[in-house]
Amino acid sequence: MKQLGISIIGTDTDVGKTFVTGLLGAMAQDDGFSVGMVKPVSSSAVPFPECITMDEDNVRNDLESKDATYLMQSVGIPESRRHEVNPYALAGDYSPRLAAELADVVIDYDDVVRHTLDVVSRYDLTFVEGAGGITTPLYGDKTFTDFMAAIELPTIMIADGRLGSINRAVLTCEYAKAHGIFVKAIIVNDTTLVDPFLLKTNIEDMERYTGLPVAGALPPYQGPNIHSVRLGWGRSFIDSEQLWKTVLDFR
Ligand SMILES: Nc1ncnc2c1ncn2[C@@H]1O[C@H](COP(=O)(O)OP(=O)(O)OP(=O)(O)O)[C@@H](O)[C@H]1O
Ligand SMILES: C[C@H](N)[C@H](N)CCCCCC(=O)O
Ligand SMILES: [Mg+2]
Repeated sequence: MKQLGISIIGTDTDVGKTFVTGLLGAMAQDDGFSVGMVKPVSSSAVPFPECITMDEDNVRNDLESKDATYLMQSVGIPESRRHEVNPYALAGDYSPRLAAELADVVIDYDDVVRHTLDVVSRYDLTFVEGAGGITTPLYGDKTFTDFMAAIELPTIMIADGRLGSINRAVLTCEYAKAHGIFVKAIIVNDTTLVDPFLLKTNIEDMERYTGLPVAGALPPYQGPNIHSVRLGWGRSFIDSEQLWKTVLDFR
């Protein structure tokens, strides 16, 4: 099988890109794919509980990206491969660009692109999560729009379902298209229990005004933090086989 990748963008920060990416990774693995995960540059990183760890490339890790940890745990990637998943972990609830500037960290943007494509080449299916909304500053003049366009992967957009979500979805989608990012489907992730009528009509209007399918709508997850339970729950809202067909154009 050809090695494939999917990039994950969102209409904003905190819309659930990491939550949904973890779920999609678990589904892909359950469907028989070997799965890679990349969160190339992350802010909001926190100190590791055990001070300093070294990964298998002997890279010193003293900050932990919680997003990377969640993605790794969702598909069973060991701690020794943290650097593969997350080359740059930066402190502070800021854009990665600002977080890097504040920490005097130099991000090798070209290498981040190369690294991501290298990971994509090693697994059947690799998920690549950005940070925040699509134009979040990454480093220097580069934003996640530049990065997502550079890696040229089919893309899933995560949207919330609240009042205002039609506008956020259409703007993000149009901006992505205008910059050469191939958005193939939307997943609505409702973390707030939106009124069912509003949610249904928002989904219909997102499809109507973006021309893209909404491939699933997840309600707030309130179950236990058990992998198999969450996977079963996710499968009742997302048909993964159909999703891979829509996004990856195969079978
Ligand atoms: N369907 C859901 N049910 C319950 N909680 C959710 C759901 N989706 C997301 N969350 C929670 O909402 C918060 C924000 O989600 P998440 O971290 O995935 O957002 P994000 O889009 O990845 O943000 P960032 O831009 O920082 O990467 C997290 O605490 C996550 O666990
Ligand atoms: C820090 C947060 N958790 C995200 N990872 C980064 C969000 C950057 C938002 C930038 C912006 O659009 O204002
Ligand atoms: Mg995230």
